[in-house]
Amino acid sequence: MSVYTVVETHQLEAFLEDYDVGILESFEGISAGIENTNYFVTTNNHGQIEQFVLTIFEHHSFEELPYFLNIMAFMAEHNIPTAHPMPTKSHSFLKELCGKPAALVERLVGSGVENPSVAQCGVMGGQLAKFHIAGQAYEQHRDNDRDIGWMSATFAEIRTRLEEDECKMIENELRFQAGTDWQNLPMGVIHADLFCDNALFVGDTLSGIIDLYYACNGPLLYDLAVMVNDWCRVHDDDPARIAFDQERIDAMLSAYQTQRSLTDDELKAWPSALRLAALRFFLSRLKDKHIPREGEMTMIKDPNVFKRVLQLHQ
Ligand SMILES: Nc1ncnc2c1ncn2[C@@H]1O[C@H](COP(=O)(O)OP(=O)(O)OP(=O)(O)O)[C@@H](O)[C@H]1O
Ligand SMILES: N[C@@H](CCO)C(=O)O
Repeated sequence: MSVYTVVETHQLEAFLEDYDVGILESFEGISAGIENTNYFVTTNNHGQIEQFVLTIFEHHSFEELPYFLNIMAFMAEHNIPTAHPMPTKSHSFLKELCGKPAALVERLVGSGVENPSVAQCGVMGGQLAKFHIAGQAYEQHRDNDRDIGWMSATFAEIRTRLEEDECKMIENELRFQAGTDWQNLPMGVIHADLFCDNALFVGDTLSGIIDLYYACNGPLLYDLAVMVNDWCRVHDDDPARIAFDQERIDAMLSAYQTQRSLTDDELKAWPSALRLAALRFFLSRLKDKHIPREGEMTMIKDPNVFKRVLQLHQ
């Protein structure tokens, strides 16, 4: 569980005064998520109960956050289901709370998915393609800070703490990835972290995509691979039992391609994209495990899941 920054009632009341959202009724820390501190916030706006999510950013600076918050607003305004950030009375999506950057966004209904259905994979494939198409008109640019350079640097940072087989796998994969020419594949705004817990569903209806705080410019194919690696595998506490479900993969890829066809170069790069996406999350989970961050409640995700996913793709 992750609440890194504890907010007192009087601090939140003062924070909310700068928004047109009424008076604080209640708030509670959200246990899911590992990057930021999140609270559900309920207000009373002239007799109407309104619900929001407050995010206190633990790693991002004030300067880099407008990119993400503007994308959320942009996508919501382009019919991509995302939580629109709330503007302050001075028209900013960003404010300071407890000395850190913070934002208030609309609370969507539904919950994250644990065992995705074939239908949900189809919905996500179609929505990701729409996200990619809409993103072509988004003018701001951000490099991917979890790219292959970050992967090599992270491996160098943690390698002395890893098992020998883990080191060998990662070394092999970094060597393999050096042979893929990512720059010539279709690029654009990517979500870069569209896991099952970053989409809220009610049944098979998507209410929204959340957590756009890794969004950046990158190869569109990589984004699709990130999704396939999480949505189309059998979720099991025992990593040894993880396997891919071809029916879900087919549903996701064909729904994606009803909106945007993959190019021949993308089809050739697909195995590489699946491996790169697995390596990225294997490394971030290993880093969180070996160099954990301080927090009142913290939740570490199992790196062995992505070790297994990478093994399956290799
Ligand atoms: N707009 C929203 N509406 C409803 N619930 C939300 C919304 N944003 C976040 N949540 C809830 O908060 C939880 C944590 O949010 P999120 O996934 O963004 O966490 P994080 O720590 O910022 O990121 P990460 O998932 O990368 O660790 C989600 O699983 C979801 O339950
Ligand atoms: N989605 C990531 C965590 C946030 O980046 C994971 O499951 O490892």
